Parts: sequence; structure tokens; C-alpha cells
Amino acid sequence: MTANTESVLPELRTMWWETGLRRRADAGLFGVFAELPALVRRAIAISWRADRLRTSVVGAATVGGGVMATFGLLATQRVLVELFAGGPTPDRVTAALPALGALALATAIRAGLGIATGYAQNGLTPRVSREIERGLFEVTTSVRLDAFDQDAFADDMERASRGTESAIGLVQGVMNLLAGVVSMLSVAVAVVLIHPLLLLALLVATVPNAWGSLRAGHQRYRTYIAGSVRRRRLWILHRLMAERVSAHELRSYGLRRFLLDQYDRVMSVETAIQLALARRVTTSTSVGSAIGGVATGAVYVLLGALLLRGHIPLSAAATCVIAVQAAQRALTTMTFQIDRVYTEGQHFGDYTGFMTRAAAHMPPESDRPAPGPLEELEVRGVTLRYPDRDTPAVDDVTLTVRAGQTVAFVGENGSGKSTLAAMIAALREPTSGTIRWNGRPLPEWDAAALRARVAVVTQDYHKWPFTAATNIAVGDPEAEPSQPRIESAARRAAAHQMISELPHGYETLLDRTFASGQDLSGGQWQRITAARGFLRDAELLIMDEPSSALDPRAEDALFQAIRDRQGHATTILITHRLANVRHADRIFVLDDGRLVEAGTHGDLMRLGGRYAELFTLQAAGYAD
Ligand SMILES: Nc1ncnc2c1ncn2[C@@H]1O[C@H](COP(=O)(O)OP(=O)(O)OP(=O)(O)O)[C@@H](O)[C@H]1O
Repeated sequence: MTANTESVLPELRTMWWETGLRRRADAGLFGVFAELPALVRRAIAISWRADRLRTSVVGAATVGGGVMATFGLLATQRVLVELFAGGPTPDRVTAALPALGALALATAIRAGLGIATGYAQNGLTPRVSREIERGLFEVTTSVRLDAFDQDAFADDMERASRGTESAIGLVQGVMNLLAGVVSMLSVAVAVVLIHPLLLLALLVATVPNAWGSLRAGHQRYRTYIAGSVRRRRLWILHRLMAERVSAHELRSYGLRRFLLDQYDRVMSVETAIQLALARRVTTSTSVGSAIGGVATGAVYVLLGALLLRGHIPLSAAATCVIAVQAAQRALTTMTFQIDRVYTEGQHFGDYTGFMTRAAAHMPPESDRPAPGPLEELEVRGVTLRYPDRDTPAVDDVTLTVRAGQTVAFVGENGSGKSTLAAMIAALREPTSGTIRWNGRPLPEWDAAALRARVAVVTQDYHKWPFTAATNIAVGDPEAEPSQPRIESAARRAAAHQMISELPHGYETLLDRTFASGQDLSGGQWQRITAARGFLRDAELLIMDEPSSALDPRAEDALFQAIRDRQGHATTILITHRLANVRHADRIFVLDDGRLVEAGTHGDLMRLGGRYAELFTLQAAGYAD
């Protein structure tokens, strides 16, 4: 099998981790500087909200460190003045001792403040992380389900998931940047105090260097973005070739050669481009270093000229050399941190943007009444249209379910059964029409109280990475998990024996990612999810394809348990195994979203319509 890489792996969407880098590459240096003040304010606000004490400690220690740096440079200059003065060496050294003492003290205090900053920053990180992450999870777990149907929302959420890291990066970046700025300012103040003309030397030594390293950063980002499409393809190939989920089909279809070939193609282009880029980056770093060297040379020439003309004493010139070195160190920190603050700020902007946009998908807060026990459920003219779909998934459906009935939704794949059930369970809102619980539309009841009366077993159930017992207990998170209840639910779903035979019984972890975790077969998982549905004996139980993977014995046991509910609890059953719906009080047949037939098994067989056709077709498979 051969195929062009582009046709097999077309352009992927921009990955969530790339947005900040991409925006940095597009912004240019002025764009970066224009946004910096707002980002600094934002970082300080996050840090302040997360922990006021530690934010104050970091701020005070940073400023204090700067003051000590100025003080240290002035003390250095004093030491040099005394050492360069006339007279015998012991006298000069003695005269320099007080200044030396001051220098040692300033250095010690500065080091102490540095330790305090580091300690406070370490404590701040988990608090910022909690503040941001908790906020995100509050939103992602409460937005309405329909939000997830929109591509834009899912992408948005993915990008926002980097919010915690980016908030930490932003806060740390801003703190380090401010520390760099304070260091620079302290050097500048010291230099001006020694001799104002030395400020010129400092500027000559730092500005071209700063420009050079910011440009180099800009080029790094552009380089990264230029390779992003290939990188994403490599990422997909990596997952396909090295993950458990694809391992089986990779072998059974013999896809190894095909995937390796794809990898070689992408990699050969990537290698060529990386080599070309390496040449460009080397050139620009060399230019940067050359600019730095020329600038430092210019400073020494300038200092020499000032010395020769008697504008500054030798001690001031020597201090300036030390100051220039300190300023260049501060500058390296600053240029790196500017880029970091900008890119992390962009990612954090994704987070805050998501939080604002998600507000539109939140269920309305209100003090609506809690519904009473189900008497009647009416579906009136209900339609649901998924975004970007031309035809409605459910189209003007009207039906009634009375308490105690077992009803079935049947129909071919894609006919709208699951969508209709999701609306009845108040998981989705109809585009038009109303669903009433005891005469009152669902949105007018308290949503949590309503859901407490409904249990839903979905077709695409989730395999929670917990123990077998917890996987059943999630069916009723409000109740204290009790082993007898869990076991009784498991028995009704024909799951008890199977779970008892697992290595640790109900306490077996059902996820292979964990050291002693186990996986189950499709049918075994289906028994567990059915037990989840039975756990709290809900007034309304919706079971969507609960038996598609069950063996005949388990299927029989499950449907017996469903039939046991008939007369005292309400069940909506969705299944393609029509033999199992014969006992239903009413069968609703859907076709392309429309309700086309309704009645008992006998009614529908006599009608000789779609249900009779599907039933006869299936029954023929069992006939002689
Ligand atoms: N989240 C979604 N976004 C867009 N379209 C969807 C979504 N879920 C379902 N659909 C579409 O809506 C239609 C009805 O789907 P639904 O899952 O309700 O059918 P179903 O009768 O339960 O099918 P099956 O028997 O295969 O389970 C189908 O055309 C399906 O492709």
C-alpha cells in the first residue's frame, strides 16, 4: 500500500499547545511589548487572588534585592576608591574595610532575599494551580451537553486545559521579569550615582544585545511554527505506532510497513528543513554575538575616553565594568522572560476566553421546584437538529409514557432513538417542542432533582478507571456506597458472578493503566454499566442498547430484570433485538427522526408496517 502522506494525513487543526507560540511568531517585537503591561497586571492579579501573603513576600523581596544590588555596587565603588588612593597598601586596605563590610552585608542580605523569594514562589505555585484548575473543572463539568457538539467549543476547551500551566508560567515569568527589571534599574541607579555619563556606557552595552536576543527568540518561534504541520503528523504517527489502542489492528491488518513508510516520508522532509534552519539559526546567533562583542568593545573605548579626559576616576570605570556585566546577566533573564510571559499570556488568554464563552453554555441558575414521582411523561412536537446537520435527528415527535410502563424505541441505525432518549433524560434540550414531566416542561423543574429520578444507561458508556464496585456505585453518587446494594444491582445485570471471579472481586481496578489493573470484555463491561443503571431503582430508567454485546444467558437475565420493573417503575428501552421488546406496553418506531408507528407488539405486527418488516426479518434468522 502506498499513499502520499498529505492524502493520508491531511492538515490537522492547530494543536492547543501551539496557539501561544504561533501568536508570538506573528506578533513581532512591538506587538510583544505593547501587550506586556496588561499581561503583567493579569499575572499579579492571579497571584494576589491565589495567595496575598506570598505575593507580597515575593514583591518585597524582589524590590529589596534590587536595593541591595545598588547598595552593593556603591560599596564596591567605595572599596575601589580606597584601594586606588595613594599611601601604603596596609593603610589602603584598612581604609577599605568598612566599605568591604558593607558589601558583604549587602551580598548576604540579597542572597537571603533570593532564598525568601524562591520559598514564597514554591508555595505560590500549587495555590495558583488550584485556583485556576478548580475554576476550569467547575465549568467543564457543568456546561450543557450540547456545547460539546460544537467543534469550536471542544477545541476551545482543549486549549483552556493548558490554563493551569500557563497561569503558573505567566506568574513565574512576570516575577522573574520584574526581578530582572529591578536588577537593571538598580545597576542604572548605582551607575548614575557614581557618574551620570556611565549610564551612556551601560546603554551602549545592553540595548544592542537586548535587541539581538529578542530577535533570536522571534526567529526561534517562527522556526517552530514553520515545522508545526509536520510535527503534528509525526505526533499522530507516533500514537498510531506506539499505543495500545491501535496495536491490535496494526498487527491484524499488517499496517506496520505502511505506517513506517509514512514516518520515513515525513521525517526526511523534516530532517532537510531542520538542517536548513540550523544554518539560519547559527548565522543569527553569530550576528547576535558579534553585536554584543562590538557593543562591549564600544563600552571599553568609551570608558577609556572618559578616563583619559579625566571625566571619571579609575574606581568609577572599574565599577562600571562590573555593572555592565551585572546588567548583561539581568538582560539575559529579561529577554528570556519577556518571551515566556508573552507566550504563556497567550495561552492564559485562551483559558480566560474559554471561561467567558463557556458561561453561555451554563444551565440557568434558578430556584425551580423539584419534580414529584413520575405520573406522566409527554413528548410534544419535539425536534432536535445537531449543529452542521441538514436534517433533524429527531423530527416533530409526539408520544406519551405513563408511570409503570415499559416502552421501547426501535428503528434503524441513525433514526434518532438515542437523541430522543437524551432529551427525555434532560441531557439535551429540544430545538423545538416540549417534554413535560407531570404536565410541566422539563426546564421548569430543578435539573438536579429531576436527574435524581432518572437513571440512564448510555450506548457509549464510559469505562471509569476505578474498581468494579465504584464503577457500579457511580450510578448513584449521592448515596453512601453500600456493598449489598452494589451486589444486588450487579445480580440484576448478570454481573455478580463475573465480578466475583475477578482477581480482587469487587475491588479489582478496571483500568490497565494501573499496576494491578484489569480489562474486561465488551459484554462484561456492558453488564457493569447495566448494574450502574439498576443501582438506584430510578422511577425512570432509560436503557440504550444495553445488550448489544451480551451472551444469550446474560441478555435473558437482563431483560428479565427489566420486565420485573413493569407496573411499578417506568423503563424506556432502546434495542435492535426486537424479541426483547415483545412485552413492552408500547413500542415507538422511529424512521429518519420521525415517529412512524406506535402500539403493542401485536398491534404493530397486525399493521404489517416497518416494525413487522424488521421483526420478521430478524425472526427469520432463528427459523428453521
Ligand atoms: N453529537 C452529534 N452531533 C451530530 N450529529 C449527531 C450526534 N449524535 C447523533 N447524531 C446524528 O443524529 C442522527 C440520530 O442519531 P442517534 O444516535 O439518535 O440514532 P440512533 O437511532 O440511536 O442510532 P443507533 O441505532 O445507531 O444507535 C444520526 O444521523 C447521527 O449521525
